[in-house]
Amino acid sequence: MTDTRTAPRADTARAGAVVLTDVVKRYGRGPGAVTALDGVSLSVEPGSFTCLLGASGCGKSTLLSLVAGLDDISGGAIEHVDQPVAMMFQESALFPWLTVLGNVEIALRVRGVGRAERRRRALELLETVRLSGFAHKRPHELSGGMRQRVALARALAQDASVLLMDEPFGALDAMTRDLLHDELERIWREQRLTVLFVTHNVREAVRLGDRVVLLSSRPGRVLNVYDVDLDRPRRIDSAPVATLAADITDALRAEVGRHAG
Ligand SMILES: Nc1ncnc2c1ncn2[C@@H]1O[C@H](COP(=O)(O)OP(=O)(O)OP(=O)(O)O)[C@@H](O)[C@H]1O
Repeated sequence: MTDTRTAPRADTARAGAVVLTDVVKRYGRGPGAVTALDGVSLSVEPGSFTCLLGASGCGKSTLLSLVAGLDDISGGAIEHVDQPVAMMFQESALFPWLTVLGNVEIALRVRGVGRAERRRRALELLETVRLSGFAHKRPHELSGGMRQRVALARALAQDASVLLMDEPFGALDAMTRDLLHDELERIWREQRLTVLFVTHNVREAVRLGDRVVLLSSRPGRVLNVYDVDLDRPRRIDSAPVATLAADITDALRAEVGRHAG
């Protein structure tokens, strides 16, 4: 296995940029090997919001874990200008024995932030995700949407310029999801984050993304990139979002059908 990732450069103007060139990922060896990604090239601009869509099993989560450096690539290159990256998943994965505040503080503690500064910064982050009044609750006392807000605050505590999100709102009801779209969009803009967001929901991708990247069925390749040139903030149920989402859904259906047949 060759890992040709380039070391991060000290280039603050480009902080948050991620460039994938001909990325290949194979799991296992021999006849049982699975090629999850095959020649994925993608240039992610600093401060942009990119949504990744594709059929189940096309390699979306694999791509995020490679960008996060959680796994090695089998070929090609991934260049980060800035590290580390922060990740957020469908499950909030909060520590149940810690309070909301404690769950955010722990991310700061890992980074070596001192006690007083930890408290100040964690409270500030809870304000950012509009959970100031819940600092001393435990995760089981929160709704699913609130738990995802805590997970977002914890991800932001890592102070990374790149936020990788793997179906973060997939388990939430439509109304809660709508609210979190608004919050995420606000935080993305205020903090000038680069976001890579995996979803199965085409409308969600169009609601949020500057670009929607459609991956082919396994092995994943970039099938098409859609620029979402619609004014923000967008409503997920607006006609322009629905129209573009319908086009992308047609392309996705055609791709899934091509492989099913
Ligand atoms: N650790 C692993 N070992 C072996 N195969 C794996 C591993 N992780 C993923 N795969 C395979 O790689 C392919 C891509 O998986 P991945 O989870 O990245 O797809 P996905 O697009 O995120 O799927 P979904 O939309 O269903 O979440 C799948 O065929 C999966 O079975």
